[in-house]
Amino acid sequence: MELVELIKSRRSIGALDEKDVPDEVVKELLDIAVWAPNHKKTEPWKFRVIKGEGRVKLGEEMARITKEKSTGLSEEEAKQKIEKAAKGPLRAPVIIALAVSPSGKVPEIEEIAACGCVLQNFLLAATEKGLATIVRTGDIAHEPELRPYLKLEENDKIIGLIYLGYPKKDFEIKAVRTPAEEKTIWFD
Ligand SMILES: Cc1cc2nc3c(=O)[nH]c(=O)nc-3n(C[C@H](O)[C@H](O)[C@H](O)COP(=O)(O)O)c2cc1C
Repeated sequence: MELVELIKSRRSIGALDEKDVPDEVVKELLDIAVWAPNHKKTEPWKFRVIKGEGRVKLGEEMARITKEKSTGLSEEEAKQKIEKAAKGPLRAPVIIALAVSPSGKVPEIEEIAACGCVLQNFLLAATEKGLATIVRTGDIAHEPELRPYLKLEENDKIIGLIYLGYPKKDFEIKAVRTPAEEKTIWFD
């Protein structure tokens, strides 16, 4: 697919088939994603691939954290939130948690930007292969308690959870963007 068409046709697709994505494909996508610009070549990204039973365990951990944070909610509201958290990771055959691991060598915002480039590389490469993706965070991705479970360090931060799979059905999602001109000032 031509690059401009690829960029514009990538969509966040939540309805994913249960069919597994081969490990080799995931590895290939990650190896493409890392070809991202990064200041002082710090390569500040980390990946955690969660699949199979790993998704059930991640859901259990997310439910445990959600339960802890549910004080003040009614019993019914808390129950619903906890159940939703437990089921969340089952919405895709593979989830890739992308985290930034700040090196301290450059401002953190630059390393977050580099991880944004990695993210887009991954999404585009997946789209080109006919795979569907959606990045999800919600509140849970930013809970510090999730970091040790994913073997992340204290200073690491999750950029997003990439849900990866084959699209369940043909999709045509209408999308719009504000013309860049409306957000641009030129200095001649
Ligand atoms: C860092 C990040 C976090 C996101 N978190 C969520 C999320 O928690 N839930 C969700 O439905 N979509 C999430 N999205 C996807 C956006 O909703 C989606 O990109 C946006 O609606 C534009 O649609 P498009 O990706 O099809 O162009 C996230 C995207 C990014 C980049």
